[in-house]
Amino acid sequence: MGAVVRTLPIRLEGVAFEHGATRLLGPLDLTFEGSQRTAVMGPNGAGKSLLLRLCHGLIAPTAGRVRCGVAGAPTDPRVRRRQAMVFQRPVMLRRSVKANVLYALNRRGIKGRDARSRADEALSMVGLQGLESRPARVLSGGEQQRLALARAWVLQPEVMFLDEPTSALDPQAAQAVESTIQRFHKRGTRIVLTTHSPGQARRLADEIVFMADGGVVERAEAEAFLTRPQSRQGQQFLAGEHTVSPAVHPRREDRHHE
Ligand SMILES: Nc1ncnc2c1ncn2[C@@H]1O[C@H](COP(=O)(O)OP(=O)(O)OP(=O)(O)O)[C@@H](O)[C@H]1O
Repeated sequence: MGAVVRTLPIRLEGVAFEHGATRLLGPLDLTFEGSQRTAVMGPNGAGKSLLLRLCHGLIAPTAGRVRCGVAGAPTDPRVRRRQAMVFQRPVMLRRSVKANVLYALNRRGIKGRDARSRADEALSMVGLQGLESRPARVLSGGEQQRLALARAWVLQPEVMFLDEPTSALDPQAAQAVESTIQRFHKRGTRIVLTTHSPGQARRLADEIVFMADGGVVERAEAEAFLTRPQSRQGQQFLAGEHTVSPAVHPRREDRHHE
């Protein structure tokens, strides 16, 4: 097997993503390193999810490249296994809560007593102890999201990408998910999440990457961005004015602003 491969730093070098003739993202240069928590913010269609999916190797850039650690591409299985990604609406296996976590471990070759104790630890990290034998699909939305987090964390990722992890949840369930993310961070997992909520960004992030129109417009310490955004787009976004990516939607608002 050799030494443990690191996935950090993750470097995007001249990365662009195009669909047909439309450039949806980039070209951009961006690095994720260290142990900071990053919130990627920006209006709908800004390219936040695309950015995460490129970093996680779920899609390939149409120009430029993503480099992870020293080993290379995010599609390299040694790199991939050091990362995890959790989506807004997780898909659960038609099995018990614990079996969902064990399945993730078994696929990595971790079985038996070791797997069971790791699964128990992960379930208690997310506050699902006591629900181990319940069918995963009958859990509430918030519990399912915490199970998805347990399944991801149990594999001890160096980096966790979270794409709008609480946007489908009520405030109480969202708070439980936020606490879980905080616990993962305290245990050493690098967090990169997308969110539309300034409050959530303030609670969960050290820095903000603010995107609009498929590019990074600002990158700043969280409090600085949330109180004093430097760009016009950042100011409009935080003021609740909707800017929509021109690559995707016609810019109707411009007529009113000019
Ligand atoms: N694989 C793809 N092929 C073609 N178009 C895509 C693909 N993935 C995303 N897009 C488009 O690229 C644009 C950016 O999408 P993305 O999901 O990254 O935005 P976002 O910033 O996450 O938005 P939201 O806040 O609404 O989730 C969207 O208009 C989307 O429809």
